[in-house]
Amino acid sequence: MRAIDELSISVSKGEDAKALAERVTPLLQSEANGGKWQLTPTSDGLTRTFRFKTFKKTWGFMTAVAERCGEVRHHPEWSNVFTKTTITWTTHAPRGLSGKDVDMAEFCDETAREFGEVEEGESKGCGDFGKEVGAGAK
Ligand SMILES: C[C@H](O)[C@H](O)[C@H]1CNC2=NC(N)=NC(=O)C2=N1
Repeated sequence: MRAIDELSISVSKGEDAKALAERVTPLLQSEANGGKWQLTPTSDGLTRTFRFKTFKKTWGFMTAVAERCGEVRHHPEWSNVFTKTTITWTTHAPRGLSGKDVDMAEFCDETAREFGEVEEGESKGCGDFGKEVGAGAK
């Protein structure tokens, strides 16, 4: 792994660090960039949360991402609860951020748009779900 000074990214061995930094910058969450990804605390991955209005849209998005993963042989670290999906892209061998991670982050952004991504609060959260089936139910 090599750290790039300007962005402090830990880059997977064999990658062009400067070219990667240029691709990562617009994806990052900052006033200047408007991206939605954040570097992981260890600076070797990109992470962000996606929300959809329904679970059906959520699993449609996850299925589309999973299909692409099979094609490009690159796999996410991800978790899902109902309509919220959090994805981290990092390369395990050689450890660090790689072009494949950036490809997949871009693919996720595009695919989320196609599946009607919504902002936090517009999707059915577990809180809503709990109210419907839990607190109010007899
Ligand atoms: C042989 C196979 O292509 C490799 O093991 C791939 C599979 N998917 C992978 N996914 C991720 N995220 N990192 C890897 O290093 C990786 N390696």
